[in-house]
Amino acid sequence: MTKSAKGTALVTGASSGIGAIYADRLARRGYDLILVARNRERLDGLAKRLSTETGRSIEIVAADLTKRADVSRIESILRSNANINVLVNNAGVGATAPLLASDVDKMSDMIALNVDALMRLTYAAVPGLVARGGGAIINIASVVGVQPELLNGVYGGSKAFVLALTHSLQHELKDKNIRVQAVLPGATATEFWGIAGTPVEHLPGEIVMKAEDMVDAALAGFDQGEIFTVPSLPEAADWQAYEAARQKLMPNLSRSAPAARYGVKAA
Ligand SMILES: NC(=O)C1=CN([C@@H]2O[C@H](COP(=O)(O)OP(=O)(O)OC[C@H]3O[C@@H](n4cnc5c(N)ncnc54)[C@H](OP(=O)(O)O)[C@@H]3O)[C@@H](O)[C@H]2O)C=CC1
Ligand SMILES: N[C@@H](C=O)C(=O)O
Repeated sequence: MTKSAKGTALVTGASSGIGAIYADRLARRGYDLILVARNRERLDGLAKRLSTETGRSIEIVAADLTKRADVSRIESILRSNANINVLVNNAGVGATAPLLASDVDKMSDMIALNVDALMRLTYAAVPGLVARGGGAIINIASVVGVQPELLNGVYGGSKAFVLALTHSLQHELKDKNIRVQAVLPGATATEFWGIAGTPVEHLPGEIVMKAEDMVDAALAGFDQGEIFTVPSLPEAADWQAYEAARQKLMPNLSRSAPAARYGVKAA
């Protein structure tokens, strides 16, 4: 099998849901794939199907991204495989319970996966992308990154981290031909919900998107050059207004004196 001229995409959390659909769509766009998740059997089934249907080279790597040794193995692949030009940071878990009903150790595991692993894989991938003159990082965030009141607060915080990191990556890498995108799905019909503690069937149907539609919209947003893609948001202008409000704060976020409205006489 010849190497793809498009390059290789490494997709985390590819054994089900959103990650499996990214794998499908990227293979059909001509990318070779490295698929990462814990469930080897599922990865193997997907890899066999996609390589038969698309002719692409598909490698699988079973790894638990809450375990530092497993994360290190994926970091090594990202550092050493010069064909990799796309990283899809998708693996993640959530929770729907509030603080008073949550197990704090589970919160730490969530941060290990949603925050620490995503950060380490990004840090492993970016130097090679820069050295090779370009590539893309796609981070699967969530609408809870801007609406943490919706589900468990640590889950919201983990996705706010992804949004902040994406802002910073975009700022740091914009002159290096590296595309950075954060995707903010709303409720999407995957196994996520059962694992998070609320079966998806318990949600009102009108707020739940099919995972295929979510990924296709996210990839359309990528093709349109978006940095932040909210697949369900009808008006792009609404996100632009949100971003403009953030930018408007910037000149006053760090000053030598407290604002007059606090009535503090500067020492
Ligand atoms: N579904 C939704 O409503 C929304 C989902 N998202 C985000 O989308 C992303 C994908 O979730 P989704 O597809 O919905 O859910 P799924 O549960 O279907 O997929 C999660 C994926 O992450 C993998 N994963 C989970 N834990 C680990 C781990 N410890 N190590 C490695 N891989 C792991 C799972 O594979 P395995 O079990 O084989 O390890 C699976 O492939 C997540 O980041 C989620 O936060 C964002 C907004 C909405
Ligand atoms: N379902 C999403 C929010 O609606 C999420 O899981 O982040």
